[in-house]
Order: sequence, then C-alpha cells, then structure tokens
Amino acid sequence: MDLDTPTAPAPGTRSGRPRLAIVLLNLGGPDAPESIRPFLVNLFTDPAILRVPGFIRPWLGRLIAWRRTRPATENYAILGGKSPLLELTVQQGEALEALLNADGTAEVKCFTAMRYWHPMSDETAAAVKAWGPDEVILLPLYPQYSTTTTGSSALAWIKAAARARLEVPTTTICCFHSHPGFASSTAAIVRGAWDRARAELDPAIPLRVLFSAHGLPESIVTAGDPYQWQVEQTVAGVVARLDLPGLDHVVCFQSRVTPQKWIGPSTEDELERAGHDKVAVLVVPIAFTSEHSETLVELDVEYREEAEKLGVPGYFRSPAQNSHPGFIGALADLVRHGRTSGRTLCSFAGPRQCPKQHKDCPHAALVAKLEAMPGTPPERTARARTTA
Ligand SMILES: C=CC1=C(C)c2cc3[nH]c(cc4nc(cc5[nH]c(cc1n2)c(C)c5CCC(=O)O)C(CCC(=O)O)=C4C)c(C)c3C=C
Ligand SMILES: [Fe+2]
Ligand SMILES: [Fe+2]
Repeated sequence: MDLDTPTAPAPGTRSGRPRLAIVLLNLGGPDAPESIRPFLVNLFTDPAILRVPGFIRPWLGRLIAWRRTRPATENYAILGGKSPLLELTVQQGEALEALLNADGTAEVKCFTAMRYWHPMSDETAAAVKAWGPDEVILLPLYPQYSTTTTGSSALAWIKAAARARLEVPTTTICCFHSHPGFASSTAAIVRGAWDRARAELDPAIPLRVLFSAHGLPESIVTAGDPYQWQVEQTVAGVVARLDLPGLDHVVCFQSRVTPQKWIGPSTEDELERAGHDKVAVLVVPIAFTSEHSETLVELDVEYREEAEKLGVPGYFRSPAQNSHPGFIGALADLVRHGRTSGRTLCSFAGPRQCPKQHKDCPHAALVAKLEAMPGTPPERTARARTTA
C-alpha cells in the first residue's frame, strides 16, 4: 500500500471536514385526519401560545383544540386530510444540504424539528446525536421572530437537546426579516405573480398588493413580541425591490383563531375595502416560507370566495418561497454567516435588529440573563447590549 497517497474516506466514515447539522425549525402539521386533534392539543397547550396560568392551560387548551378540530378537519380535508408542510420542509432541507455541501467547508446534513407534530424535537435531537455533528445551526423557516413560533421552537429544541445529552456548539439564527437575499428572492416571486396578474386583468382595473401575514393576539405584541415590526420590515424590503413605483399595497393579518383581539387590519377587512374601491388584489403570503393550509385553503379557497362575494374585480395569489433557488441561496447565506459569527444567537445581520421597545426579542433576554448573573461586571452587560 502506498502510504503517501491520500485515500478517500470509505462510505459511512468521516470525510475529514467538520460535520454540520442544520436543524430546520418549523410548525408541523397533521399527517392524517386522526392526528388533527392531538396536533391542535400540542399547539393550544404550548405556554407560548396560550398565556394563561399553568394549572388552567391543559384544560383550556384541550377545550379550544376540541372546538377547533371540526373547522381544521374541513380545511385539511381539502388537502387530502393532511398538511403538506413536512414534505415541503424536507425538500427545502435537501436543496440547502446540496448547496452547502458544494462549498466543501463542512459535511452538511439537514434535519427537521417540528413544533407540534412529528418529527418533533426529541426525535430529531436523538437523530442529530446519532449522526455525531461537530456543530449545530438552528434555522427557523419563519423569516420574522415571534415568541409563538421561533421562540417556542428554539426553547423546545434546547430542552430536547439537553434530554438527548447533545452537547455540541450551537448557533441559533433568530430571524431574517430583511436579509437582502431573502427580500430579493421574495420580490422576484412576487414580481412574477404581479406580471401574470396584470397580463390577465383588464388594464383599466387597478391592482393592489395585500401582504398577508399570519396574525397574533394583540396582547402578545403589546407584551413585547417583535413579530409585527419585523413583518413591516420585510414588506418594506420587498417593495423596495419590486421596481413598481407608486405601488398600492398594504400589510394585513389573517388566520384569527381565538376570540381575543388580534392585530390588524385583517385580510378580510382589506378584501372588503378592495371591493368597495373596485380594485383587484394580489395576495402575498409574507410570514411563512412554504405552502400550507392557510395559503392553500384560507387564501386560495375561502378568501377567494369572499372576494367574489364582495365584488373584488380580480383575485390573484403569489406563491410561497418553497424551494425557490434564490430563497435556498438566502438560507445558505444565513448558515454561512451563523457559522462564522461565533455567536450562540445571531440575527441575519449579526447583532440585535429590533428596537428596544420589542423586549421579547431574544437578544434582550440574553442581556437580561447576563444582568441577572451574580457578579457580572457592568461593562460586560454594556458590551452585550451593543453586540447582542
Ligand atoms: C393562538 C393561536 C395561534 C397563534 C398565536 C399562531 C401563530 C402563528 N402561526 C403561524 C404559522 C402557522 N400556523 C398554522 C396553523 C395553525 N395555527 C393555529 C393557531 C395559532 N397560530 C392553529 C389553530 C393552526 C391549525 C390550523 C387551523 O386550525 O386552522 C400553520 C399551518 C400548518 C399546516 O397547515 O401545516 C402555520 C404555517 C405563524 C407564522 C404564527 C405567528 C407569527
Ligand atoms: Fe398558526
Ligand atoms: Fe430581534
């Protein structure tokens, strides 16, 4: 055997490059009609979603889930009784893995950790541990940070990783609301939809863009959740790249599922206004990066019917990002940035992005934790404040 000639590692052995596990964080959805109820129970008993005292939550959460089961079952029936979310997330992971492996700087494998249905964090943490990574990146598929989505998923992951004794340096990407690659790829998708809509529509009819994001109870935003502010940042970034001067557009919020007051204006109110103004609408889902029940049913079926009833003279919908190459490129860029940042928590641009009134920004929690540590020198917290 020639000892001077390097040999390729045998299949199944280490490549010599560090192993990087990317954990895609997503919401999850039922995989069969019988999983709709337990999926909803998981969702409504999450303390990040149902903010009532702990002793009431299991009861109230189950009651709300029970009441929601029928409408949710009707919605998922239109999609064949299940959510397409896992399949689409796995496709995004495969595309991202291929792109990053081509860099040659790490051996990359993507995993999926869903918050409310399988594969959930415990299963995924065990799989990640079995693979033996040197580094982990947590990458949410939510562009905007909310305590109810990325915050809840990251917390579930931290607990599951501890249970699995997965002790590997981990970087969490908290948000990418205004990442230039994300904004440009979204603008390219929206521009395509705009051009198709304009080609179909009578030139005399004006077209308004409704950027429709998943809503949140107003109390969660008032408490400090940065989501609404981040949604507005995304819309500004996308509009700036659309190259449509004077574009008539609005940010609105869909999918209200509880009786509390939710942030507005609601997408339904905006449809009513469009009917009144006699303008056609292009609805753009802006807070979630794959197709799911709320785009395929709520937007494509329910709101379309509503728009017709309200006399809206045209109804069009822009697709979600899914595995659009520009979007996957943006995800790859976020991972590269996270790896070299040396941070455990990292926004798309490194330091904290949210103005300080949004105190549920996870970077604020990091500073609070440092401040609470006995004997932390004041200059350390001051530094964390500026760089967190
Ligand atoms: C109080 C309830 C809810 C809050 C707050 C909430 C926040 C939130 N959700 C998403 C994205 C998705 N939610 C999805 C489904 C879904 N969400 C809720 C409730 C709240 N969401 C329910 C009850 C459901 C189940 C479906 C239904 O009953 O209609 C999904 C879809 C999953 C799928 O179809 O596969 C997504 C995506 C965001 C971005 C968000 C806050 C920022
Ligand atoms: Fe939701
Ligand atoms: Fe933030």
